[in-house]
Amino acid sequence: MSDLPGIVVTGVSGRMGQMLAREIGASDRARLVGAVERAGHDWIGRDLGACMGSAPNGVIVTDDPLTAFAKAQAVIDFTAPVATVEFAALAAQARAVHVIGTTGFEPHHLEKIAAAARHAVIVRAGNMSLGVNLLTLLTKKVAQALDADWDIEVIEAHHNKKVDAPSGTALMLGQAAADGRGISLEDNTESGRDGITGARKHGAIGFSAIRGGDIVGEHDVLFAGAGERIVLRHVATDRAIFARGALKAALWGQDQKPGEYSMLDVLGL
Ligand SMILES: NC(=O)C1=CN([C@@H]2O[C@H](COP(=O)(O)OP(=O)(O)OC[C@H]3O[C@@H](n4cnc5c(N)ncnc54)[C@H](OP(=O)(O)O)[C@@H]3O)[C@@H](O)[C@H]2O)C=CC1
Ligand SMILES: O=C(O)C1=N[C@H](C(=O)O)C[C@H](O)C1
Repeated sequence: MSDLPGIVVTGVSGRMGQMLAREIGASDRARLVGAVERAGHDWIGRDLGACMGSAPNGVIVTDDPLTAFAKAQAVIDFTAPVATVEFAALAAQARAVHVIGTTGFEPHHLEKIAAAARHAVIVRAGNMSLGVNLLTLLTKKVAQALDADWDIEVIEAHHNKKVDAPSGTALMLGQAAADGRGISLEDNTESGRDGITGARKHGAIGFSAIRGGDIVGEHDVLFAGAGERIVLRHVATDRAIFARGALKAALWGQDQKPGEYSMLDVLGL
């Protein structure tokens, strides 16, 4: 019996779920011990490797998250807000580290996640990549250096299956810009322009979303001044960057006290 940390992946048939299962399966630092899908999914009761079109790996897909979590040290969850809130309570009950990559939360979801984090380690980030987390620090620094005459706009592009906007990453970048400028993001957001919008509000942080094709994820932070512009950009070309970050977070979380952490904590940035 290996003493490597055992990890369960939720939403395992999804784009990120399958990427995570492959990343953990190939890792020499963790074991894939469970795979969860929703009740009624046609993968339930079948071997995960076979479902993904690879060699059988002995992991049987289940619709019983608590039983799966109870046998694991960590749960990696890239699903949807309603599911993630439920998984947060169950992972806390099982005392498993919960790594949350899901985006699109509303305040009432975040309250429930914070409640679960009183009992267990939760790492949550709208983007698990090293590059984007570094970009948040650069964004904060540039916003700190410029006054409100520089318009800040976060422009994001994603594939045509994405259901939430602005993206979790765009919100992280917007928050970093607001922190740098010393203002509240909530009170200074401008998004969804259409029709006769009136002039741009002075000092606002704007969000623009593009959806199309198979774009993995692209984010620009535009600082537009009079006569010049600065653009900070991150381009993701492979979802493996998110899976690697999530696995790192699951391992890092093993040594932490209960609480809610970010990827900046994991990466020591
Ligand atoms: N933080 C990060 O670095 C990243 C975050 N993401 C985020 O991860 C999430 C998933 O993205 P992606 O993999 O592309 O999406 P997919 O739609 O491909 O996968 C989502 C998976 O979650 C399952 N799921 C959805 N709702 C529920 C539910 N209520 N109960 C149980 N299972 C559920 C889906 O099952 P079913 O098909 O049956 O609905 C599916 O298997 C999104 O929020 C996305 O923004 C994505 C990439 C990176
Ligand atoms: O849904 C996606 O695909 C992605 N979601 C995350 C987000 O909302 O920012 C991260 C990444 O951009 C891919």
